[in-house]
Amino acid sequence: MAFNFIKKVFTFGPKPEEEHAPGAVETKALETELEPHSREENLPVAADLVPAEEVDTAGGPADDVAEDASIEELAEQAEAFTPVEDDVSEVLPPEMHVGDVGLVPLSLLEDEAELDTPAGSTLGETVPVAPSLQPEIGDEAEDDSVAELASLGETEETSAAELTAEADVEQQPIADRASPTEHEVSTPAEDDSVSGDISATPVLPKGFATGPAASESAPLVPASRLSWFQRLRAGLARTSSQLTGQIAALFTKRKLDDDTLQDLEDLLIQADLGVETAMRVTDTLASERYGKDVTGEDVSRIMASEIAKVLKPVAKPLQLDLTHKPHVILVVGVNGTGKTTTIGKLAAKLSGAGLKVMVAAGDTFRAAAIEQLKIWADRTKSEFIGTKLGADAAGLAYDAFEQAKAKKCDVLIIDTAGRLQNKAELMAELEKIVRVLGKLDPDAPHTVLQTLDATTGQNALSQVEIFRNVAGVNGLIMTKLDGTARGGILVAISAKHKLPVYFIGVGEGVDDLEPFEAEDFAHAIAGLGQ
Ligand SMILES: Nc1nc2c(ncn2[C@@H]2O[C@H](COP(=O)(O)OP(=O)(O)OP(=O)(O)O)[C@@H](O)[C@H]2O)c(=O)[nH]1
Repeated sequence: MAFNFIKKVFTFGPKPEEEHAPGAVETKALETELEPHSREENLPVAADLVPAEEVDTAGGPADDVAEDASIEELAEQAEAFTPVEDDVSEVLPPEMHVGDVGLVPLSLLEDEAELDTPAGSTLGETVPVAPSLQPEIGDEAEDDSVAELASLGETEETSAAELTAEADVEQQPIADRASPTEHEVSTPAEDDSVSGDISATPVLPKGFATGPAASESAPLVPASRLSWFQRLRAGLARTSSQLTGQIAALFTKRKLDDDTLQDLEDLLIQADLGVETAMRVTDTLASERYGKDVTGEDVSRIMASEIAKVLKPVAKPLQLDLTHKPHVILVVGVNGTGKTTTIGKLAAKLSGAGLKVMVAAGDTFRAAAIEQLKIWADRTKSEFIGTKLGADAAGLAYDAFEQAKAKKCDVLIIDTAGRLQNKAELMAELEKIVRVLGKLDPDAPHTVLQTLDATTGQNALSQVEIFRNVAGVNGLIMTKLDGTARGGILVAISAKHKLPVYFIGVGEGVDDLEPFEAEDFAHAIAGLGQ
């Protein structure tokens, strides 16, 4: 069925060593690592969940949407998606058709769809462990200076409940750590046609192998590809129109001289593209057109070409090493950057392609995040593991890994609490999650994905720096590229950090996550056609 799609966006096989997390795993005894894993309270039922306050990721298109959306809103959002249906085209995002992936002829894909149809699959039974939860709320809130937060371009509103929960967890004796049976675990109905045991080799659809070879040659279907490109262009319209408008104004009736080159460089830097890329553009322009008349379109073409050169090395598929079983993906990032939503979108792609996926609600600081992930798990037919609000996230990660192993999941995706990079304790907890996973498999987490919110502009640069050091981030997903004027930041991040960019998010729906394509992005940002 949709394994063709997965081959486009994920690759299989061992990951190159240089992308592994640098030195994040230590060798302390596990027992001393795991914090108490439970609080006195039990897991909440949906109605009891009281969303904690969230950080405002100022200026983003999602600002209009309450981050702690009600359960009904979340259900509606997820309801719009049905991941595995009788037709392979319904597995793929609507704007993509089976031929889009450029792997095999359509006829083969239709055969795959027939083979892999999981007719009649239903949601799995939930084994709730948790009647209700009312977290203790302490009186003391942590004081962060406004200046400190402003310097990060973020507004922090950490709730007293979060801080108290964090303190409570640190106090708990190890004996109190929740056992796996105290977690909420839900399992989708068995459906071997979707996620059979692929312990030896992945169950690939007809016509596919795990090698890299077959994926490059088959023709694309222009109509569907255009459809995605048009969406990308629409998403980046604010960024590109601002940029091209200013460039056009700069080059009206002017020959290319030192002054215009300097003005152009300034303009490109202000557009978040970064100094390095700005200089590449002006150098190339100068070498080709110095002293001559130059139009805005000339500049746009050179700009697109130089941006593509910067982006091509980082536009990589997410490499899954399914021999790990599970391949563990830890998702990290600042509050509201789209971690939970992105996990839902990834789970949809993976389970839709026939892999067995478990998602773990490691964001134990926000009740709505747990419920949000549970909804995504149900809709994407993924296994789910969650724990109590305020419980130790490292303990949950450990148990999730063991359960994913026991259930022979191919991929385990672990959500984490949004944390600001200046929150020492929260960052330490993230380090601990990485350490604890490393006890079970020295290579785990195999992928550490950081989500970045495009609307935060330059602040995203420092976010990568810090999370890379703390959690060994080895891949990026940029979200909220729809409607932002700051899409250029992805170019600056790529030039500076050179980390793989696997996907980009251009909306809140399940279809709004696409593999990152350097040429497309470069053309869209420069306001050019494909
Ligand atoms: N416009 C737009 N909104 C997005 C995108 N990705 C996520 N969002 C929205 O951004 C908001 C925050 O997303 P979450 O997935 O809850 O972010 P998070 O990082 O898990 O947040 P915390 O749990 O607070 O750390 C939600 O309203 C999402 O629907 C995107 O690509 N485009």
